[in-house]
Amino acid sequence: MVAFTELTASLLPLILLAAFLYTWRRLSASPRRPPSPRKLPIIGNLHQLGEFPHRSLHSLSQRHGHLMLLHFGSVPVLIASSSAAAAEIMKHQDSLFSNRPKLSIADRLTYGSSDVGFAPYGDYWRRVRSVCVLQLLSNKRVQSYRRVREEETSVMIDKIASSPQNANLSAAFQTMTNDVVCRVALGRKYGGGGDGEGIVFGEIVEALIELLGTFSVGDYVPWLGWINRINGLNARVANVAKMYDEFLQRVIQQHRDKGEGGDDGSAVDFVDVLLQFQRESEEKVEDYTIKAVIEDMFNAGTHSTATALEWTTAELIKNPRAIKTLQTEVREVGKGKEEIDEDDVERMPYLKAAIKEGLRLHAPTPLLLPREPIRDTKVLGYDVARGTQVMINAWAINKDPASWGDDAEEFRPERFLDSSVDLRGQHLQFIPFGAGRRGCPGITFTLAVNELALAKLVHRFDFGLPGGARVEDLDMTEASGVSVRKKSPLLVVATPAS
Ligand code: HEM
Repeated sequence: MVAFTELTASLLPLILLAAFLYTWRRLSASPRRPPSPRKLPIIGNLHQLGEFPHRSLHSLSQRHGHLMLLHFGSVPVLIASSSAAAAEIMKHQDSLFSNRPKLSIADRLTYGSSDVGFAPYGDYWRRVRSVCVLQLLSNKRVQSYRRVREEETSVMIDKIASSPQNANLSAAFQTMTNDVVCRVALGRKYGGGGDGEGIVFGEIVEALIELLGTFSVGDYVPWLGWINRINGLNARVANVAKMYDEFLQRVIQQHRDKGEGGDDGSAVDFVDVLLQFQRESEEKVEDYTIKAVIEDMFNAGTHSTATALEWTTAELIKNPRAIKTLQTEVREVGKGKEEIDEDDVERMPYLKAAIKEGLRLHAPTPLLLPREPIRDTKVLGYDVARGTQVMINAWAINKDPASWGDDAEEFRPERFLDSSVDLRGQHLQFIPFGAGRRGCPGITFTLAVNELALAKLVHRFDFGLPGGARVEDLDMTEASGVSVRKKSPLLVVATPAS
């Protein structure tokens, strides 16, 4: 017995050393995760997102840091809220973070993520994105639609002029961007007139966009996935996907029937370009690829373009000094002309600065599109596991006083006049279109539409608010959704400029 006690006593230091080494190795090997707000069982941090996730996440980041790890249900989600964190993800480790998480609704609406926006990072995405960048949205192609933009912006101006006392600019911008994208993508307008197809198509696009912004509980708490069957969400998704598919298949067939685009004197549209790509590609291109890519043009291109124009115009109306400066510039360039054209726009630096400033304060997609690392990595010293969803709070970054100064919240286009900061993803303090490999390929397209539309608007009209309301009281409340619009439509009194 004595011998046993002595043996234990002599081994004790060794046992303690082994226990210490084991604990130390475990601790030093355990990953160093970014700070996390406290989470609840099952839902994690979902309850903290609120109606405006970009705002709630910004508040949380002020307490927990510019890189946080949250949990949406069981899914870890990394939130980046500074330009340094964004640079690490979208610049220094861009290829590693270029995957998109699979989101069930988007997946079903885009033919199993066969579009550009939701396709997983890899060869398929590279192919479709390069068609998009080189064939559909290149400078040259965007230039080729100059007439469409000039005509549709004129139609918009005439419509506003026809009911100047209570003009709904939000609706006018939405119709104009829809009509431009329809003509450019499908070859004609589907705006609700005539054959009834327009009404159907407009409704399908609205429903698609709404569903893409709908939260699917099964993506984050898999065992609750059945809820989507009970609440009818799955059925709605299937129905909209079917309607879109049938509509676009008809459009494709009509294009095939008329032969190669341009042969009958009509302009070449995106469906023509994609059908040509299908004919000439060495690898087989299915019809669903064409339909998915065209769908992106509507999902990604119409609402966001109209929303950007809506916020910029609202900010201008709210800031009499800024709109006066803009009107002076535009009216000087357009002196003696009936209408502004795209050559004139090139001589309007304040106009371009105002559009940037609108996008800075009101990024239409404030949290960009989510990304996912393809393997475990480190970000700013923290461990981030493969499969973590990554959200970049562009809204917070675009108005961070550390980059933009104490007046970061103010609408002041002048800040861009002598600045080299651009919006094409080179400057990570200003990322309304994202950055890196997955950055938005539609920037040139959007700017061409919005610059011309805004120039024509302020050339032609002076603006006031209905009922004599003061412009400084203009309601700037946001609506909830992935693409953040103004909650109330922008209603104005548009007086013809004297
Ligand atoms: C003001 C207008 C627009 C805004 C604010 C906007 C914003 C964005 C953002 C934030 C992303 C995600 C970027 C990222 O993950 O880093 C994106 C992606 C995309 N956008 Fe835009 N966009 C606009 C207009 C357009 C237009 C007009 C088109 C096409 C006609 C378009 C097509 C796309 C596509 C295809 C993607 C997916 C890119 C990829 O995943 O590889 N966008 N856009």
